[in-house]
Amino acid sequence: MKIITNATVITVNEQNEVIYNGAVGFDGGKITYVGKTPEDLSAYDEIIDGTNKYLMPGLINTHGHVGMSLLRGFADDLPLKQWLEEKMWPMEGQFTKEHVKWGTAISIIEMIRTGTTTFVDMYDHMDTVAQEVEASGMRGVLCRGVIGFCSEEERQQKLQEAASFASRWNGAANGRIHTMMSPHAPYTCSPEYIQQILEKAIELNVPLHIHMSESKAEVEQNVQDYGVRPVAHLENLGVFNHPTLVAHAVHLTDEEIDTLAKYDVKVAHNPISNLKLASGVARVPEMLAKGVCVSLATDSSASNNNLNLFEELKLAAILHKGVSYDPEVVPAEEALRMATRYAADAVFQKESLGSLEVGKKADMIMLNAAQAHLQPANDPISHVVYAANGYDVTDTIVDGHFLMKDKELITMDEQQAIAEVNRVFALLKQ
Ligand SMILES: CSC[C@H]1O[C@@H](n2cnc3c(O)ncnc32)[C@H](O)[C@@H]1O
Ligand SMILES: [Zn+2]
Repeated sequence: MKIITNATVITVNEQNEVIYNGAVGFDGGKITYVGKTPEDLSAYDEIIDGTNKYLMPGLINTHGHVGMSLLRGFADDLPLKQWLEEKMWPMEGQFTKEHVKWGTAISIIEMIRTGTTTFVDMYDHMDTVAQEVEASGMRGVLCRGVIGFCSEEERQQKLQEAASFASRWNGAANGRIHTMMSPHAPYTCSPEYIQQILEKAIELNVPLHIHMSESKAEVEQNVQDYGVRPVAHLENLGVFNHPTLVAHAVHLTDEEIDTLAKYDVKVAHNPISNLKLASGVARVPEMLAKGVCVSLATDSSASNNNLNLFEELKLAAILHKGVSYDPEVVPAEEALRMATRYAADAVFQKESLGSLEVGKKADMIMLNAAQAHLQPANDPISHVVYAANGYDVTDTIVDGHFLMKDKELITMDEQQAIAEVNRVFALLKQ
């Protein structure tokens, strides 16, 4: 049994408790104690001093494409459609397993360093991504993203590959890997194809993950092609009768927000990617007010351009204030829940992730609170959301195992990943 003592514990439990001189005990990957630092520590065989540290749940990044870190800085300052069609897809078409391996490795290193303990990933070469998750000790919710712009034979092959991946890896790595099925978007998959993917998801009992209503142009195209906007389109196809996580959900009407609430559709909000691709600003306060589960995500390093979820945390808390002229929307505690508790719900693991509570998984991070930019030490949640940054994280723990201890990576070789990612990037034709 291990225990972290003398820390400021930000539990993100239902009461939003912060425990000063607090401690968290854990054993076999699960939290066994949360409270004040006990006088008697004799039951514990490892005592970790958390003096001058914030101890909080690891962040959960609910949408991204980790292999795309290989394309960081490759194509900036373009709108979504042009960025995808002219820049991303031609490069991704050349990707081998090796490209995805090293793109994934640098992404995982960045996430461990900046306090993310679970990430959602939709991509190709997913066996490679899953192997990196397994080896690194991270937690992943993974899916083979499927685009239908190809022959019928290839479409069926991709569907089989996605289903095979979802069934082989679900529950792997001591339960650290969960899987989903993923039609990329309503504009890249026909209605028939989306339904076939949905049927597989139902058969395999895994959730569905899809990009939806990201740009105005996408919504207009959907109306032209199918006579309805993407939300009604997916509702009509029966998608929302199944557990679903949608990425973006930027362009929504009031009625569409009601629909998402009615079906308990989970939303991954990607504020930086949406701003950078000039897609717009999601109606987060309205969604939260109607009870939609809104979580936080980075999307990929090709549109963000990093995977530091602390940036989303601060932006989610301030962006919607500015847009609505209302400083009371998305308060700091709510933004923190979007990156933890609500995100656990968004990946259908709210019973085991998202807060520091007895019985939940020991996925947690520590931040160095003894720094000038986090003084005076008056409001830990405010400081984490508005003043801290991802590189204040000193320790990252997943399933009770340290992936970073006192800033030192335990499971990943950063220098090797830096060398290899540059080597394989140079093999691509631009
Ligand atoms: C089929 S694998 C995933 C696929 O998604 C593409 N992608 C990356 N970011 C976005 C985004 O913001 N909207 C839509 N699609 C995106 C990526 O390039 C892969 O091809
Ligand atoms: Zn995406």
